[in-house]
Amino acid sequence: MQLTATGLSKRFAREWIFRGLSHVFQPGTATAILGPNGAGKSTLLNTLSGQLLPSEGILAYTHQGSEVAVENVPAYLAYAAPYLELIEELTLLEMLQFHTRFKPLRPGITSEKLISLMYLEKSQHKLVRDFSSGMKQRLKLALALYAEAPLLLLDEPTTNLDRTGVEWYLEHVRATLEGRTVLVSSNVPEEYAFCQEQLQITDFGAKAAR
Ligand SMILES: Nc1ncnc2c1ncn2[C@@H]1O[C@H](COP(=O)(O)OP(=O)(O)OP(=O)(O)O)[C@@H](O)[C@H]1O
Repeated sequence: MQLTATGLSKRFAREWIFRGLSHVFQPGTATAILGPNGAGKSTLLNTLSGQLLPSEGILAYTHQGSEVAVENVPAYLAYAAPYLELIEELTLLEMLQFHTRFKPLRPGITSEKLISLMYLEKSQHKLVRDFSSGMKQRLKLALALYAEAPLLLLDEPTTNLDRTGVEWYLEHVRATLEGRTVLVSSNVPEEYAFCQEQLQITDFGAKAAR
């Protein structure tokens, strides 16, 4: 999916978070969205994915040559972020079976296969509520990485991951990048090292939190 931002700007009340951002996000390209805490990286991701309305500017989406209306973007989108909730009342297997009904996995990946890719076979009947924070993060990432979705947004992807988890993320993000438009919001160089492009949000008027 191609995203074309023209003069994109966002403000909350009287505070401009970013202003005049023009950029083309190309299919097959991973872009790191960089900037200090509070600069507006998550706000930009949520704006680019159509979940927040821009205050100014235009966003256009095309997929395989056809325009996509902003209200249809969720069908093309996979998103992992610390602030997105999992369904904690279900076991891992139940959660995957439910989630994949509306967000299918890529061909050849079943719920059982995903569990083995996450190395969580022993926890398949455990309630997600009882997962450690690192296990929950691995689950969020796996659901996004292995979703059949051409637009992949990763907000601070290695949050809560230990060394093994970071290596796992790096292996699986590289395995699932091809052909996708990928945006990674980050402060950690290792988690966006594979990105071909970088976008500093402070170049568009953003400021760090004080
Ligand atoms: N819904 C909202 N209403 C008002 N202000 C908001 C809202 N969401 C975010 N902000 C403000 O926008 C600014 C940017 O926040 P954002 O979460 O996008 O930054 P960030 O770069 O992702 O930060 P971090 O690296 O700490 O995750 C902050 O000042 C934040 O308080």
